[in-house]
Amino acid sequence: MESEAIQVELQSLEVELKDVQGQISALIEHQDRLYERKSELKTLLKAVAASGSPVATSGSSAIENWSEPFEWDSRADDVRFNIFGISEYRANQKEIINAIMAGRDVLVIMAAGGGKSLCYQLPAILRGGTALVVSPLLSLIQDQVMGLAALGISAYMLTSTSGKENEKFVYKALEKGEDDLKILYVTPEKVSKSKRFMSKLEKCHHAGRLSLISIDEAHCCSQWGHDFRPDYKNLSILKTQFPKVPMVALTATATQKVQNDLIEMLHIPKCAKFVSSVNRPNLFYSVREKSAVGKTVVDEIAEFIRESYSNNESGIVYCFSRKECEQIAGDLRKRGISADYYHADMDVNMREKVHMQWSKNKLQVIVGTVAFGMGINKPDVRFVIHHSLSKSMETYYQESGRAGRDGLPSECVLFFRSADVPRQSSMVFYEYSGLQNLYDIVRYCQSKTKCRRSAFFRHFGEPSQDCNGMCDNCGLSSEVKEVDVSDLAKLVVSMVQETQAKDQRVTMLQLGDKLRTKHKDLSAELKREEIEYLVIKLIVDSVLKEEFQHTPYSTNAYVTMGPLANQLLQGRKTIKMETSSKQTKKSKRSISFSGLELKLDELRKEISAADGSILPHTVLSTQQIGSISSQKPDSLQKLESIIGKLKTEKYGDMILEQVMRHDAVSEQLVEDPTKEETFTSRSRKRAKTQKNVVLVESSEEEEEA
Ligand SMILES: Nc1ncnc2c1ncn2[C@@H]1O[C@H](COP(=O)(O)OP(=O)(O)OP(=O)(O)O)[C@@H](O)[C@H]1O
Ligand SMILES: [Mg+2]
Repeated sequence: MESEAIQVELQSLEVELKDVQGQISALIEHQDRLYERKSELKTLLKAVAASGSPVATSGSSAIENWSEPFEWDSRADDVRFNIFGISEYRANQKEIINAIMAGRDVLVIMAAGGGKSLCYQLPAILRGGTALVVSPLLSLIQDQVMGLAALGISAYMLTSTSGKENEKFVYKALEKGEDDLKILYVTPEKVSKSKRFMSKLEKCHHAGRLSLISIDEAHCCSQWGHDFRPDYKNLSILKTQFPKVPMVALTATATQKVQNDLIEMLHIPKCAKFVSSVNRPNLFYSVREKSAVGKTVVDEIAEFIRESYSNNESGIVYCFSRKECEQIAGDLRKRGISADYYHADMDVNMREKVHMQWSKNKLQVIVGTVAFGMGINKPDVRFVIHHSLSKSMETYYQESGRAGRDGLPSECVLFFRSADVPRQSSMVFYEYSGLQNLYDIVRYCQSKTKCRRSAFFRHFGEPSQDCNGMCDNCGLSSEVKEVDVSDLAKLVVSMVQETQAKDQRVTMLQLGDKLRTKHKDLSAELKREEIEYLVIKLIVDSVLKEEFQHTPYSTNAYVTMGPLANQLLQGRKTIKMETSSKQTKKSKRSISFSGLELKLDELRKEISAADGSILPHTVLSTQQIGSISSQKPDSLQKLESIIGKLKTEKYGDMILEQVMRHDAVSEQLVEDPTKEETFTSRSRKRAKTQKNVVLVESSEEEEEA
């Protein structure tokens, strides 16, 4: 054989080998995903077999029944209703409280707003002594202490900002047990860094007065979680030092891996485990096409808020960068919306001020980066808008989940544009599974048919549940067609191949331009966004691949040949894209106050403003406003049966006055009766009239979960 012929065969072998290697790596990736899913399904199967129900499983011992009657039941009911003003337990709350009361260690996985705080606060009140609560953020701690103080519960905190007097009081209470200290909140640093604190806690324990230890936002312990805090790692000392004190670890989300990690790190191998569904039935999820023109996007956001939330209902707009936050907050203000920004570059006092104004309903919208996160305790956030996509399904679940923590209907809207993908990918590519996680949420955004909810179930390894029309793909009608775009995809991939052959690099933006210049006939038919949409789809499907290069100022994302590129070029792979031929129907899903509800909303804001330290939702929750408005109590006794003793004693006269005054006005007005309907009855009515769309109130729904 001549050397030239050998060279030719060698070269063609090289090409073929590369192709095979590409396929192997795509298959290995696929295999990894299958293994991961397999292990999730096995866990799921065990859970189902153990309990007969996929959710609300009680972990280590299947025989335990935490729903049966216990001696503390009536005391617990009394505190629940008369102090917390909560009329019914939500799913798992009673069982968790019982397990803690029985002295067990407990792991609680319960969706955001599910009501985890009550699970440890109530036993803290019932059990003698002091409960220690570890929580990661100052703002969360402040909110909780303020809320408990408003209920007359003796709660204190020890943080880097607490003054000497406060510290003296707490240490004395821990040591001597003379003063009343029911719940003590600390940051994890106190446990890991303050020897003085630990020695006082030891004394409290020695005297038999450490009633329970609660680790809130426990996912911060795990490196696999989304919010790892190094100081949380040292919390293992608590169980070693106080082995007999019940420990309860709580978090809104934890994959199986994170759950195992938590149990190991906190030393609670025999804990009773309560896992509730990740489903948030009251949230309506949707994805909207994001215009390439920034002004149009802000116009749409402003219109959405004005149309659906004209009564100053609270919302959050998440943005990618700090600069964008400031810009968009300003643009929204120009459009008459009360908005301000929040990001990590701001002075702490400014940030706190903005947060406080929003918490007190004096500011409608916070435009924030992800820095506006875990500390948000506001239960009545009615909408969360993502101006650009999050970096993973998990972070999107967390961020969007800040809506509707009070269980009432709320909306989560994500504005998606392909050009946002490289912006995100050049930030996350160095993270563990960063790109895979990003591509998962891109698939979520690109799909025009799959239930949005099902993506969450899949991500958290939970069996699917009915969406009840509570996402755009399930609830809104639009005709979706699947189109074979393999030929166009081949053109795109060939172009990438040519560029690579010349040892050049191409970004997604340049690729679109090149294609439109080279194939003029196409540019008339195809918009730049459509080509970008296809390029992103090809990346997500492993036909193309992103590669990154650092410059002194930024990291650039380039598009290169992916593992399945040759399969496509050789016609062994087809690419299909979903196109919706009809614009999705607009549907109004907002809830807003009217009549008496508005008056009661004003009243709670007035009380909050007069007090200075109580937040409006602590005075009356939105649900309580709904109940009072529909039942219109005419005596303190009746009011007490709705909101409990404590709130009736504190605010009963003012509330009744509003109810009476409103009644008098309504009698004089011969009005359209629909004007008198309440928030709750409106929600129900909509559920009937809107095809496929069922709006649910959390307490009822969660009982079913
Ligand atoms: N059984 C209940 N009925 C009605 N409202 C409840 C009930 N339990 C809790 N809530 C209310 O639900 C809201 C959310 O509760 P909580 O702050 O405890 O949620 P969480 O599970 O800790 O959420 P997150 O993960 O976001 O911290 C609060 O306003 C709380 O008062
Ligand atoms: Mg919480």
